[in-house]
Amino acid sequence: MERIYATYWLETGDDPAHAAEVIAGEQSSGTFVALPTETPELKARAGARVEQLEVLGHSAQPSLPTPVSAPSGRYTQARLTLSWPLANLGPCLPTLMATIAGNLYELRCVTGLRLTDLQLPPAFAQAYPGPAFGVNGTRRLSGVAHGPLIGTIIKPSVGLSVAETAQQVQLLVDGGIDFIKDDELQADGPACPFDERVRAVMRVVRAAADRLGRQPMVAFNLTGNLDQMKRRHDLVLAEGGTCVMACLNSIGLVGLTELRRHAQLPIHAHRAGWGYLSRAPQLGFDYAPWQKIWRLAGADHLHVNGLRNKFSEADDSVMAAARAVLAPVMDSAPMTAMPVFSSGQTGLQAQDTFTGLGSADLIHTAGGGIFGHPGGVAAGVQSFRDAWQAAQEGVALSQAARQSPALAQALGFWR
Ligand SMILES: O=C(O)[C@H](O)COP(=O)(O)O
Ligand SMILES: [Mg+2]
Repeated sequence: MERIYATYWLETGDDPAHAAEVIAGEQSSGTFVALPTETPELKARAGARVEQLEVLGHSAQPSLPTPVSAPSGRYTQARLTLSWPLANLGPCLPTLMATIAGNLYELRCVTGLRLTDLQLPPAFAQAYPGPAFGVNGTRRLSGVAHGPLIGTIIKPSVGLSVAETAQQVQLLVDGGIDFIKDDELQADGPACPFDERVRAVMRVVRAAADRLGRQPMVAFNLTGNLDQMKRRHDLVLAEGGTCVMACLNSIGLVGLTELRRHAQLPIHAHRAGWGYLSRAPQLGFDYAPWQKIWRLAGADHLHVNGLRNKFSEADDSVMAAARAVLAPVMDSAPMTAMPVFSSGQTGLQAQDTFTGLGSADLIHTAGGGIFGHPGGVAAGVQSFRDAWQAAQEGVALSQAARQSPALAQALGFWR
């Protein structure tokens, strides 16, 4: 019978084998008291199973605040793999979330819990379509056959009017940008309404496409209610746009699933809020299992932070996240999406991003790193592109800067 496998880093003040059984019980057929109806036959059929439990170490203090201290003052860290029969939930992502990442985080015997791996049966790939465009579709629509998509976020994120936003887009396309996105803070506020923004920006983008023979991709942030997102998608499509963007933690799994069913354009997935799911190492999610769920639901581009970013994440974690996005969701259904490196990015990170990932199937977006260029927005785009060119050719930035005044100037302000 097909099963779902989830692996956790677990900490408990209890006997770890007992804690594992409590978690397995709570997340399947058991509860806090024995029930006559939970027969051995039912438990064998529907109970979650402890597949593996490996003790990693001990500590005197619990990682998470907990109302009951372990009598011994001893806490055990372990790697725990649980499995569930698919028959309990069927291939349903929202119920999967409640199963693998539901009440177990709250159990009293748990003083730390982090989901580190997830293996799903092929039924999920039959029930969910995955990304419709991924790397190849994104390259086709943006006209970037090789190398990274050189991208940006409109900055200031909020505060620009529709006309001012279109002016910035004009500067970006004049500079030769491949990819532009709204910030996650900019969706449909009265100060810069979505519909007007799309119409004004697309006028600029269509004119640029006529001139360039390829159309820069613009990810319009349509985050909102289901009917709003569908209607906004249709407007972007009607205006000739080639991408829409949504904030995953805001719209939820149902939001993305429904948007994907409706969409005819790539979906750029922003992970704003990822910090509350991941920043405490003893709680929440690793990125690898988390992003799998969103790829199944249909994300084409997934934010992975960036090297030497403005946030708190370490570089090895960023690279692991990007590799996870390019790795197959499962052998029978690769569902490859495109990693988006973003957050405090400049051309200084190009070389390490390229060699670290071992691939240029990525979008690299620099907001401040482009808009802050002292020579202006077009010079900002040029310097970022020249840095990437140097990275791909294995040329040092200082050397490449001799042929590129924009890059030379950028090296004075990038940090
Ligand atoms: O949404 C994003 O990706 C960030 O706003 C990145 O902006 P920055 O390049 O200015 O850090
Ligand atoms: Mg942002």
